[in-house]
Amino acid sequence: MGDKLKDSKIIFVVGGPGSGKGTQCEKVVEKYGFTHLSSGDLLRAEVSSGSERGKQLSAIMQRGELVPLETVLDMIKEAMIAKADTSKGFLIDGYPREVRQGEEFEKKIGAPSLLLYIDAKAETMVKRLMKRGETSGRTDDNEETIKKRLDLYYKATEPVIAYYEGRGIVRKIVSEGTVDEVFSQVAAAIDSLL
Ligand SMILES: Nc1nc2c(ncn2[C@@H]2O[C@H](COP(=O)(O)OP(=O)(O)OP(=O)(O)O)[C@@H](O)[C@H]2O)c(=O)[nH]1
Ligand SMILES: O=c1ccn([C@@H]2O[C@H](COP(=O)(O)OP(=O)(O)O)[C@@H](O)[C@H]2O)c(=O)[nH]1
Ligand SMILES: [Mg+2]
Repeated sequence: MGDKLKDSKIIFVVGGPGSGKGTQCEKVVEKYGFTHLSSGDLLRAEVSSGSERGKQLSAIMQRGELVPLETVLDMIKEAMIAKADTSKGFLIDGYPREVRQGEEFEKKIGAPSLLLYIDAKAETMVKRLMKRGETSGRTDDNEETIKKRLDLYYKATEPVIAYYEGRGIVRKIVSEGTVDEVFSQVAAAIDSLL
């Protein structure tokens, strides 16, 4: 079982809040049939379940802070194991958020073969999130929390990109145009891997 996970292709999808990670991952699923696991979505599912743990998570996420590393990693691993038999590969969206999360992931699960770095300007991300906030129902899509998520992204998550750049697996995606323009870059990066 553990070995099965080790043999599967793992792609980290890293970028700021609202950079378009979820949007691009959906398109990758459509074209390549990979399994999409969004750390944020897994956490939001736990919150919706109404569990005691979910209540604690909800408060942290509303503040735009990071939930404890082990919590997210356990959720991702559980979801990966459930799909390990049938999956052609895994898109791990919104993870790692900090270098230590990446290290722990590799210890417990396996090494990524590609990191898609979804890069958009801060101004673009804020604009998209404010727009998404009109309909998303996400309690963290508000001006104050968006600012905190952005700050934390630059402080904690950008170093993740430098860390994996040193290993030569980072492909930078310029996420400023239309969804299809961005996806053509994403597809080229994945094709180079297959
Ligand atoms: N113009 C344009 N809008 C986009 C693009 N990608 C995403 N958006 C919009 O930007 C918003 C945020 O996109 P998501 O895919 O939810 O972003 P994310 O990176 O998953 O964000 P988090 O879930 O907050 O981490 C959505 O409302 C999208 O419709 C793009 O390539 N071009
Ligand atoms: O590995 C993770 C992923 C998400 N989060 C929390 O979940 C929220 C939403 O994450 P998501 O990736 O959906 O959105 P983003 O903050 O990138 O816009 C974050 O602000 C964090 O509070 C976390 O703590 N650890
Ligand atoms: Mg997302």
